[in-house]
Amino acid sequence: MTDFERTPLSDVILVTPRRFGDHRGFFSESWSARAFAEQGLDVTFVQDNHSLSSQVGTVRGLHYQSPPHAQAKLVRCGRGRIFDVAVDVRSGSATYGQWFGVELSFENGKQLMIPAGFLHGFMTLEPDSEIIYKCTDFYAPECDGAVRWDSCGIDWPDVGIAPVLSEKDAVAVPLSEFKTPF
Ligand SMILES: Cc1cn([C@H]2C[C@H](O)[C@@H](COP(=O)(O)OP(=O)(O)O[C@H]3O[C@H](C)C(=O)[C@H](O)[C@H]3O)O2)c(=O)[nH]c1=O
Repeated sequence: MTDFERTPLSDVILVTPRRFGDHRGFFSESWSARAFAEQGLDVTFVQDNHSLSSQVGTVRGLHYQSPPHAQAKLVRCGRGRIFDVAVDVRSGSATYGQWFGVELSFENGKQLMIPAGFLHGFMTLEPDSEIIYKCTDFYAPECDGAVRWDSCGIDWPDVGIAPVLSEKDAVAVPLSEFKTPF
């Protein structure tokens, strides 16, 4: 029913729920605790987020929440297309500072499972792209943090314009100066 594909970053998993198509369109179980448990993935989500980015080339990230409110996330694209990225910032990890990116879109129905201890961000590849994602802890602004989107060696797609950034993201610390809380 749901395909789970490991990535070069341990615990970052590409999840693709099966779509049942018919003359009306399709049906898909977009989240199933049973499917995750069958993979040995014990995860409890407590908050769903939904954001719309109107312009192509919008970059949101690279974000994290520090302990005690670190969040694992399951990200999907409900409309449009994004390039979604996770960066490993777990102390002592053999892949510290390494990133994994993948195109998530309404069309491909793929989702990215990102554990706590990773930075998360994305770039929109189409206007009016929406992401919907599940989090394992509630929003804790006092634990909210950001690392510069262009400081991790990520091969962002070239969408032909300068990125659209929030004020917070425009002044985020580079990875080289980041002191990981994980
Ligand atoms: C994240 C969050 C934000 N907010 C409020 C705080 C601000 O007034 C407003 C916009 O927040 P922000 O600019 O941080 O939104 P994004 O830039 O989309 O941030 C998110 O983008 C990257 C991709 C992520 O993975 C994180 O979930 C999150 O950091 O929503 C809330 O009320 N609850 C929340 O959980």
